[in-house]
Amino acid sequence: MSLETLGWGPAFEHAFSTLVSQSPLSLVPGRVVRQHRGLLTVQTDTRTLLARTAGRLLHQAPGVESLPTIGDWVALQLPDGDGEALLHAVLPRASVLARREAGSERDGQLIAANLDVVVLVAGLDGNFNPRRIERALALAWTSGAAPVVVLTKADLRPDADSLVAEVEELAPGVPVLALSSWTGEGIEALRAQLPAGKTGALLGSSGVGKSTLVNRLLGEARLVTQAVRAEDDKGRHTTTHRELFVLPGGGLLIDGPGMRELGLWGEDDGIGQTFTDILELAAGCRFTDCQHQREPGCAVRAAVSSGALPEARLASYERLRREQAYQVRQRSASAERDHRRHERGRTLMGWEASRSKRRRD
Ligand SMILES: Nc1nc2c(ncn2[C@@H]2O[C@H](COP(=O)(O)OP(=O)(O)OP(=O)(O)O)[C@@H](O)[C@H]2O)c(=O)[nH]1
Ligand SMILES: [Zn+2]
Repeated sequence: MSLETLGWGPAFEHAFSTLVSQSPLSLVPGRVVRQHRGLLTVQTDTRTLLARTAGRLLHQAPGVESLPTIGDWVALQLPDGDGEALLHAVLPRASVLARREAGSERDGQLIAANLDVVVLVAGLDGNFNPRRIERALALAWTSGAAPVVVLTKADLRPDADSLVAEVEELAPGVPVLALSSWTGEGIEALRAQLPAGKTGALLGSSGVGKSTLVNRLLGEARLVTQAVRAEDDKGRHTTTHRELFVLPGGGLLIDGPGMRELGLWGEDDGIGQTFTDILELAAGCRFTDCQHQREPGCAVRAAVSSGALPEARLASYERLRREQAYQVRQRSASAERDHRRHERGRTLMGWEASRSKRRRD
């Protein structure tokens, strides 16, 4: 499989050749195409192989965000025979999708790297939750990739079109598609969002139909993956690993376990990109620092009063902004603590060094 088929391009080529020119090792490029717990599978232009992260990379990584994840382009040292490859470096990412780790205030969890598209998947069978879609959109925009919203199981809802219109209101400028993996309706429209060499990742709760959708997009290939999955998941239907698929048509798509919690993580203004309507309104407020509470001449409040802006959407915007501000404060406080600990360590080591020097004298 050529690297271009996997989404390789000039920016990665450049980063890789710089790396190789500075390394005494003999390295080859590859993409992480499967992640199961700590195990990574990497695809190079000629081989698919298991890879272990080099100790140096593990120890020098300032945080989890520097470690390899699915979709990453990496530099590998190939094994002599069949064994594992050694993963020495992660090439700079074009984008990275991450969330706050469930149950943590400051730690992040990487979901996938080097995405062009984040496919937000919601099922039309369950309770339709606009606030959840707004949150997922903010997370997706923060990644640097462009979101697409997919509403699955359209065969269950004769009114799917009106729900599409409702989501379009929430997601200005974002493509919204209703589809059914059972009837095939809308499948080609989604495939068109993933042209050859472009990478997408599915993001949605467990049971919304992500794996069924991948199988439908794979078409003929699906029997093979089902056989693999059955063995892999030991009969369970829940996806436990992440995997990158090459679709007929050449698009690349990452499927992974469903996620209930989508805590914001990162500092980019994904919220601003999600609520462009509110930012546009805010430009008309009398005060540039208007908090849209009780200030006179507040254009945002005026839009709520006139019914042009749903109150719940404004509340959702404010909640997400507070959450992000809080999380950014938590992260910088903990970075500060790490820094102080590091400085203390240095002083101690310096003291030890001067003492042993004295002793030697
Ligand atoms: N009616 C209908 N049911 C669907 C459709 N797509 C998937 N389903 C059903 O929804 C259920 C969940 O589908 P999965 O594909 O396993 O869901 P998932 O999102 O991959 O779930 P996790 O692997 O747990 O994250 C299964 O029973 C599917 O048969 C659809 O288009 N229409
Ligand atoms: Zn205002």
